[in-house]
Amino acid sequence: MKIAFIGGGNMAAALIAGLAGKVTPGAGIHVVDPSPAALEALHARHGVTTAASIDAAVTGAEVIVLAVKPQSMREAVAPLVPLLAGAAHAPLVLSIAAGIRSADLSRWLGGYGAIVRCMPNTPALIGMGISGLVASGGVTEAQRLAADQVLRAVGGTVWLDDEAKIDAVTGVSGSGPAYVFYFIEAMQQAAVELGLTAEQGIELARATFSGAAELAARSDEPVNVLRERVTSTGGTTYAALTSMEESGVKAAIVTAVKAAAARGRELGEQLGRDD
Ligand SMILES: NC(=O)C1=CN([C@@H]2O[C@H](COP(=O)(O)OP(=O)(O)OC[C@H]3O[C@@H](n4cnc5c(N)ncnc54)[C@H](OP(=O)(O)O)[C@@H]3O)[C@@H](O)[C@H]2O)C=CC1
Ligand SMILES: O=C(O)[C@@H]1CCC=N1
Repeated sequence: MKIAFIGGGNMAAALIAGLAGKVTPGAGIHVVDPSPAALEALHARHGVTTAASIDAAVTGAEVIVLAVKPQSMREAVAPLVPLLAGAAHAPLVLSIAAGIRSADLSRWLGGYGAIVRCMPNTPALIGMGISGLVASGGVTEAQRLAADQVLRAVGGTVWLDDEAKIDAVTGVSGSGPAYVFYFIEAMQQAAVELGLTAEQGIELARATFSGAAELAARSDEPVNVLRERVTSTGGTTYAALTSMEESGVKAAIVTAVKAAAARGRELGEQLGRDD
């Protein structure tokens, strides 16, 4: 499978790391980005071909991944319009941008219909991503399978029946790695304030997260049961969880995830409104 990326930044690099040599050889991936340094790094690491602007190699691909910032999308895809109109075959356009609605993207692409909207996350870099996907009406079964194959190379996939739900995926798992890193940072800070070194704190916090996450993934029991098993009444965990409840930590997390989802929806509305 030939895959082209428009945008070679953080998320494209994470996806390419999982795809190169797995779904396609590095040379089967073509990356377009204005930054020579970004292109050189991707070429050196994975053997991808590169270009500073959209060229025929892009529409020669079966899948075109749109991986620019939402605010850059409309301008970035404009050069694709004549190329898609004249393409010998219809490539799948796979957008990973937060917020951008398929209908707006289709309009910016001159009415192009083969669009899958997707929300991956950065653990894709180590093959442990999770992506939500939704297909537009013009997507064939083969294209849907191609999208699934691309995202499965870097983790799991969850297909949605309604595009409005992808903002929820953005709030939970697209932005989610940042919440986990934030929690790890807070645990490390507590460790240091309790007298451990920064190195000891990060080692303990990281291993606790990866161990607990793996236990939750492998266990047949629900996470609340796993949590209760750590928590003896009147014990140390009970003291911590009671403190969290009193501080409204769970409610704050729910509010924060909803804020991310709302920002995704707002971005889509703002950026789709301008024509
Ligand atoms: N980072 C994440 O965790 C996730 C991001 N996403 C989505 O992925 C998309 C990319 O995000 P991210 O990788 O973090 O952003 P980055 O800024 O790291 O990457 C975007 C890249 O696109 C380049 N670019 C800008 N304009 C063009 C253009 N016209 N043609 C080609 N390339 C261009 C930028 O170059 P320059 O910097 O020189 O402008 C930059 O290298 C966003 O839409 C985001 O919503 C989705 C899920 C998770
Ligand atoms: O913060 C952002 O806008 C992007 C989308 C999901 C994760 N990062």
